Amino acid sequence: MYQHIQVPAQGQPITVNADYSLNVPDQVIIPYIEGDGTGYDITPVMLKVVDAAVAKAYAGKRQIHWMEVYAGEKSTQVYGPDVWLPEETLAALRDYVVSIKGPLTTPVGGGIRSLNVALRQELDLYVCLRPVQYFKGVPSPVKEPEKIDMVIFRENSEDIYAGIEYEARSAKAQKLIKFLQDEMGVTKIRFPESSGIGIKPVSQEGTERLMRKAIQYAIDNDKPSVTIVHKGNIMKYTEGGFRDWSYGLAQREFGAQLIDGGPWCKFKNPKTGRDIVIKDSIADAFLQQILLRPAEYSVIATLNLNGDYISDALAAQVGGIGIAPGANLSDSVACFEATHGTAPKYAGKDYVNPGSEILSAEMMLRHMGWTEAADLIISSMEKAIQSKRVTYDFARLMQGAEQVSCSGFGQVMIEHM
Ligand SMILES: NC(=O)C1=CN([C@@H]2O[C@H](COP(=O)(O)OP(=O)(O)OC[C@H]3O[C@@H](n4cnc5c(N)ncnc54)[C@H](OP(=O)(O)O)[C@@H]3O)[C@@H](O)[C@H]2O)C=CC1
Ligand SMILES: O=C(O)CCC(=O)C(=O)O
Ligand SMILES: [Mg+2]
Repeated sequence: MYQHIQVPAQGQPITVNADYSLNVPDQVIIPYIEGDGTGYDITPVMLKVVDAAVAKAYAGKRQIHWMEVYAGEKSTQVYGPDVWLPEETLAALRDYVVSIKGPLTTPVGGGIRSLNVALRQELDLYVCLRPVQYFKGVPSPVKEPEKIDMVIFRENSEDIYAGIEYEARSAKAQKLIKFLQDEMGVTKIRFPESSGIGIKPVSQEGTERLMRKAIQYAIDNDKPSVTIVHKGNIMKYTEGGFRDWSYGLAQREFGAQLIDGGPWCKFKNPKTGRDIVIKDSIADAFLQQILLRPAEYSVIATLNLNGDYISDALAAQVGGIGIAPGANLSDSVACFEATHGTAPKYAGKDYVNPGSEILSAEMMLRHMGWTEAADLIISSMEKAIQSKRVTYDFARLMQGAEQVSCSGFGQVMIEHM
């Protein structure tokens, strides 16, 4: 039924129930995208480590049958020069419900728009979930990295990532600028002749569905607070709207009551009886607070661009984007991926840390309910780091470490299972 995707001879897809719970067969088919650049290095290592963890945890009773699907440069080799994100890739990711991908390259300036963003938008994967936690023994630039335990809920479908943007001096940019000047009374475009121009849509619906997930996560995982991070002092009706709609949802749907007249508010976690505080922070101040007082922040709900910046910054505080995992989620479909990109200078050198994609797979296994295999990945990652046989990014900051390759680190993890 597919043109180029080979469906494995064994295994079945995951299916979704009406309440969005998953039916995960023991012999399951999971699609994966290898990715560009260092995706070529890290994805095969991730597959090997996951297979080893599943084999160890379930002794053959459960198994993943991997199905390669294509995007990025590899897609242009398989489907033809201009096919970067084939329809059948999107169909497979949708039909098989749970998938994992390596990073995909986006050129700066001209050229194709981001395939990563396109994939999130096409499948309406509106939550970008990026947990940031410290692994003992990981070299960190901050004094007390163990105080960092945050989970970022980044809105993944709106904001300037919508790609409504026109090149300076193009007919469309000129037309839009003229409309703004003539019809909207705009006088503050400083250099109209040479301005590129972009539009930032942020909606109440988009904000509320993201905030609902963030609050539910805090309830399910007994977290003390959800912080709304925004730049609403400057962008009043987009980022400010995000803040106000988020507070409104917390009050309307979760019964949060104002603290000292607001805007902070709180409600009792229905599962534990403990308070969950809903608060907000302006993005620039937030970036210094996470360095100085990280223990005060737990679940973070934020817009697309802020979330992009914050997730790399926080990852650095716990040892770098070499071990920063993530997930893109809709109500039913999930596509897991690392926080980092294709690091082109290291591509094909068997050099970089495969940890982010392996930990993204760990999130995937947990999402599937395969917790024993997920736990094995966490414990073997901890033991591998503590054995100090690590990739270059950790080795350059650790005393007495032995530097191993990307595939070598995967092997060290497997030895520790
Ligand atoms: N979801 C996705 O697919 C993403 C794709 N991208 C795309 O990736 C391309 C490259 O982006 P760029 O800005 O260079 O960002 P990258 O995240 O690819 O790399 C930036 C730096 O992060 C470090 N790094 C990245 N990956 C690893 C790893 N696996 N192990 C250890 N360290 C790592 C390296 O640091 P050092 O130099 O110190 O060794 C690297 O130079 C762009 O086209 C961008 O659009 C970017 C982010 C996400
Ligand atoms: O799509 C890209 O190329 C970059 C995406 C990115 O930086 C991210 O998702 O964190
Ligand atoms: Mg990013």
